[in-house]
Amino acid sequence: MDIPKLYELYKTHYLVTTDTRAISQNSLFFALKGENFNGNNFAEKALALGARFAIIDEETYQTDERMILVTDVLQTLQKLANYHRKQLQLPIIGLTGSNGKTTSKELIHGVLQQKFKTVATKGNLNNHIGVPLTLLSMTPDTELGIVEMGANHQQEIAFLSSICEPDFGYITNFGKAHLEGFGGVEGVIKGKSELYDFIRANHKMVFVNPADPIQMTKTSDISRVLFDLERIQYVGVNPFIQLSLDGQNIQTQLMGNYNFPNIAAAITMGLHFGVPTDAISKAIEGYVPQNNRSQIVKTAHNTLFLDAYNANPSSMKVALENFAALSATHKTVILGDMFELGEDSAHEHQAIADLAASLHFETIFLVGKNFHGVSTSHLSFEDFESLKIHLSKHPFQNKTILIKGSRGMRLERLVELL
Ligand SMILES: CC(=O)N[C@H]1[C@@H](OP(=O)(O)OP(=O)(O)OC[C@H]2O[C@@H](n3ccc(=O)[nH]c3=O)[C@H](O)[C@@H]2O)O[C@H](CO)[C@@H](O)[C@@H]1O[C@H](C)C(=O)N[C@@H](C)C(=O)N[C@H](CCC(=O)N[C@@H](CCC[C@@H](N)C(=O)O)C(=O)O)C(=O)O
Ligand SMILES: Nc1ncnc2c1ncn2[C@@H]1O[C@H](COP(=O)(O)OP(=O)(O)OP(=O)(O)O)[C@@H](O)[C@H]1O
Ligand SMILES: C[C@@H](N)C(=O)N[C@H](C)C(=O)O
Repeated sequence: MDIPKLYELYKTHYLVTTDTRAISQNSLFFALKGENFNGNNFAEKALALGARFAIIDEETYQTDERMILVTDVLQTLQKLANYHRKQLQLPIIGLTGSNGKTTSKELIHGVLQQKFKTVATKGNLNNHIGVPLTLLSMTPDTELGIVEMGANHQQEIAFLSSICEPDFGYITNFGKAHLEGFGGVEGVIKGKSELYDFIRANHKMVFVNPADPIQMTKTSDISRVLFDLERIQYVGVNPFIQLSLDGQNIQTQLMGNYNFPNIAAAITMGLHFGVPTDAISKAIEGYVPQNNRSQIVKTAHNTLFLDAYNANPSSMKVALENFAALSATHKTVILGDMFELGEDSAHEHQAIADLAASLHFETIFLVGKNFHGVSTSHLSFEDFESLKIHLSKHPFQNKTILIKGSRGMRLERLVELL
């Protein structure tokens, strides 16, 4: 079946699912193949559970006339998403960057939905499957789309941009994330800049933080809207960020001064699209981070700055510096390994251990194989279990503790131990 015909089926309900564990009635089920399962196996079940059609790519599974055989289900999903995007008469903002994509996206969504019917990426479903699903969740009612794009290698942002065809682009920053797949920092800059390449080639527009020299250089030949840092001013952290918009105070629920550009981006887009300033402030003040992203957790014994969602050398550095600048007593840091750094891994772990040591925290704990290999006078643990045993014998009391590590370290497991 060709894409326009499939589109006619999709258009009756504008619903797509890929998972029988969460089927929407009347949806089109796309039988993806993954690391654990062959989605073709679930096509029958999807129909039984209420999907209208199942898109499959293995003939042996074609047991029902509502099964549509295509050459490649994933490619079909991506092509359908792009076809849909072309029909949608609405502006789409595409954003990427090394750090702060999801936080920025949530803030932008919060601000723009004050005026428009917006659809934004759910959570961080930002890859070659998540981006098509985000586009296909937009309907003719949608007035504005916000699409987060993630990548860990070259040409990925170019591909995602070609599917989502953004009218506006925003890159949060270039950092030392996924160095292995991108081939070092220069590779990150090149790979993330594929969004700028798309915007430039298609004569669209970007939003840019004027305080970020490299973004300024990379966008010098693109039509751009700069953050107005006269109107949007950083005030301080207490530990949550305070800022002002046109002289009016905004008290956020976001800790970490590194979140200031994320907020400024959302305000800039709100101003650009004509959202009233009081509605912008309300949206920013109402946003509460989720999923262990820069959250403050008070346990019976300690105060935790829980930043265990992910980590890389750039976000570790700003998190440590922000924590060091806070006024709190008995400051302690527990840092977990940073992944996907390739040949830079040993050097980057050493640099972070050295930085932590220079910031005069009361206690520093390092955990994971990579940190265990660095030269340090601080306690390091080869794995989570060893740290757990240590903490059970020497529990922390009355500390303010920064917890940060890569997703795979799952340092949120510390909450119940602290
Ligand atoms: C394919 C798929 O969507 N898988 C999801 C599924 O995984 P599961 O463990 O079930 O196994 P399979 O993948 O093998 O399943 C194949 C299909 O079978 C379906 N199925 C399975 C069992 C069943 O009973 N019924 C079924 O219908 C199944 O639904 C599959 O369609 O479920 C998991 C749990 O919900 C999902 O986690 C899994 O999702 C995969 C990982 C996925 O890619 N999902 C996208 C929607 C997505 O966007 N995920 C984001 C990725 C965020 C991220 O890490 N971004 C990076 C950059 C990414 C670079 C890119 N190159 C990459 O590697 O992805 C960044 O730095 O920002 C997310 O996970 O949050
Ligand atoms: N502007 C920023 N600069 C540096 N670090 C940041 C910035 N914004 C957020 N972070 C750090 O990144 C963590 C994850 O934030 P967020 O999920 O928004 O980023 P992301 O780019 O979407 O990550 P991922 O690609 O893994 O989904 C935060 O908890 C914080 O530690
Ligand atoms: C969670 C994933 N998008 C990510 O940021 N990975 C890095 C390597 C991490 O786990 O911290």
